[in-house]
Formats: sequence, structure tokens, C-alpha cells
Amino acid sequence: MTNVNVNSVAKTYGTTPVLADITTEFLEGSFTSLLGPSGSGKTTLLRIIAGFIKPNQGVVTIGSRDVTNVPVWGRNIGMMFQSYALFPHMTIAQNVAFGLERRGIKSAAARKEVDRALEMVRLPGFGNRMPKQLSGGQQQRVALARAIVIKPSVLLLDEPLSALDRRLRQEMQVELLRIQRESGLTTIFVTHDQEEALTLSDKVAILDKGRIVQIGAPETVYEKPLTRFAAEFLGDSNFLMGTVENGAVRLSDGTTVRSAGPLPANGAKVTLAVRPEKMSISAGTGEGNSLSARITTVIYAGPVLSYLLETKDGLPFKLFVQNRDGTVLKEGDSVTLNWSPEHTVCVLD
Ligand SMILES: Nc1ncnc2c1ncn2[C@@H]1O[C@H](COP(=O)(O)OP(=O)(O)OP(=O)(O)O)[C@@H](O)[C@H]1O
Repeated sequence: MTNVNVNSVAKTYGTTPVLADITTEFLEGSFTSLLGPSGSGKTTLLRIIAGFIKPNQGVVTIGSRDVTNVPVWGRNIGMMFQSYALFPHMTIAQNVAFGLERRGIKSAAARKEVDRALEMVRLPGFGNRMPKQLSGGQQQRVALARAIVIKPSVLLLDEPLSALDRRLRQEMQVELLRIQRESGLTTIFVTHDQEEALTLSDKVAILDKGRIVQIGAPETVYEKPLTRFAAEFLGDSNFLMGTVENGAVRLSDGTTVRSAGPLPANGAKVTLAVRPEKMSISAGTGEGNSLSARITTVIYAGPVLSYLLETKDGLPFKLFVQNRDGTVLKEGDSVTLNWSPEHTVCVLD
């Protein structure tokens, strides 16, 4: 169990910067997701921590040890990837024991550790089977057992569940979280699945173009996004542009919108973000913020209705409404949207 620190780490391929001066800390025993679009640098950061890639600058420490120049095998890291295939000609027990044997742990002691690891991933008694006799989900569990059996200081996971179907994936998420909690391993998890990141993590780090644009608890990054990119990449957001006037924001159609959060000085041009589920449709203006809009599309999905709307300024808006009484509004209806200043967040563009 160990803190992992990344200090001023940068990586460039040729002239293309892939990671730009990343400094962050992964706390002992915590589960952190690296979330970002394809090409944002998630895998590169993970591989730098693992030791597969050498950064052009910066320092990586695991515990109190500077590992920047330590090879992969000297870092005591457990790893699991999407395509971390098992050795097909070895039994499950041999697969799991592989890392132990390479560390010189003798067979009797190794067998005990292997049994314990297989128990932890809920595959006791599977040691004598061959990989092809296991389902995809079971094979992933074996890969996880192989990663944790060496008692690593850190567990690095690169989209380990993305090859599994939805149901199996959800099952494995629960298992992964249980194992992480039981083992107390500092875990760093690469994903581009936002729901997975929110449900599993103590902290979510959002990457964009080689930078961590925000890192925090799931509810913090979701409720208080710092940038337009973060507000859009993690969940859905509606955006309003305006000018700060007397502590509120004046939109171009003259409507005034309030935010409970801090705003820059009078005259500043700002962007406000509001989550679609935080808005409601009402008969008239109520408490808090309100805005007129016209429904352009109705998406009926059973328990939840999605409305796509257009404001007077021609801005596209989205709204998610619980289907409580079966009322479905129609395309073309003019409505008033209401929402709280608490849910109005000023974001950097
Ligand atoms: N060996 C390499 N040589 C040149 N460019 C590379 C190399 N490895 C990665 N890149 C580039 O670095 C950028 C970041 O890649 P990385 O794999 O870290 O992104 P990612 O966020 O993990 O993306 P994905 O979700 O698609 O896996 C990409 O633009 C990629 O093309």
C-alpha cells in the first residue's frame, strides 16, 4: 500500500507532445480512474507509471522511492490489460503462479498464495483447469488473480473490462471494487467509460490533450466541472453564454441567470453549464433561473423522457425528466425551463 506521485511528467513522440507536464498524486489505498477521449494520453501515463515508457522529463515515485529509472520488473506493480491473455498451454494455477516463480518463490509457498488469490477472485478449485475451459469473464478474473498474487504496491488496470459484454462487465466492476477494497491496493484504472469511472472511483482524473484538466471525487467533478470540456465529456451539459452584470449573468436575449458559485468581475464574458437532469419544465417562471424554449425532439425511453429544445437564442438544450405521471409534451411546444442557481456552474471555455 503506497502513494504514487507523478511530478512534472512530460512525454513527446517526435515533435508531438502526448503528455504535458503532469503533476498528480494517487493516494495510498485509493481507486483513481483516468478518464478521457481516445488519444488524450491515459495509456501513456499509466505506462510511464508502470515503467514501459520513459518520460522525457519528470519523476515518478512509488512510496518514498524514485522509480523513474527503475525497470518494470523492479517496481512491484500488478497489471491487467484488456488483452492480457493467459498462457494457453499452462493451467490456471501455473498462470497465476508465473509472477511468483519469477520472483523466486518456491512451489509450496507459491501454491498457497495462488489458492488465496483464486479464492479472492471467487475461482477456488479452478487451479487445474486450462484457460480454454473458462469463460471470458472467468479468464479476466484469473488475469486479476495473477496481478494481485505478487502482492504489488500498486495495481494498474488499462481498460480491463472493455472486452466483456455489458452484464459481465457490471459483475466484474463489483468484483473489482470488492477486491480493491479488501486488498487496499492503490489502484489506477484507465477507462473511457464515464459511468464506470464514476461508480468505481474514489477520484476521477479527466484528461484532455495530455493534461489532467480536473481531478476530484466523482461527485465533485460531476457537480462542479471546471471546464467546458469536463462538463461535456463527463455526462451531458447545457451551456449558456453571457456577460457578468451585478453578480449575475446577462444573456444576449436579456434574460438574467444566477449562479451560486463564484463569477468573475462585471463585464466578463462567461460560459455557464447546467446538467439536463437539474432542469424542470414548468407552467411559468418560478424561483431561481428560468428561460423560454421550444421542444424540437421528444425521446421516450420508458422511465425517463429526454427533450431536445432550442432557446430563443437558438442554443440547443437537453432535458431529462422522470416519467412520473405519463405526461409527454409534444414537439413544437413552447415551455419554460426552471433550475436552481446552485446547479449553474461557471466553466472555463
Ligand atoms: N509509440 C508511439 N509513437 C507515436 N505516437 C504515439 C505512440 N504511442 C502513443 N502515441 C500517441 O500518443 C497519443 C496518446 O496515446 P494514448 O494511448 O496514451 O491515449 P489514450 O488516451 O490511452 O487513448 P485510447 O483511449 O485510444 O487508448 C495518441 O495521439 C497516440 O497516437
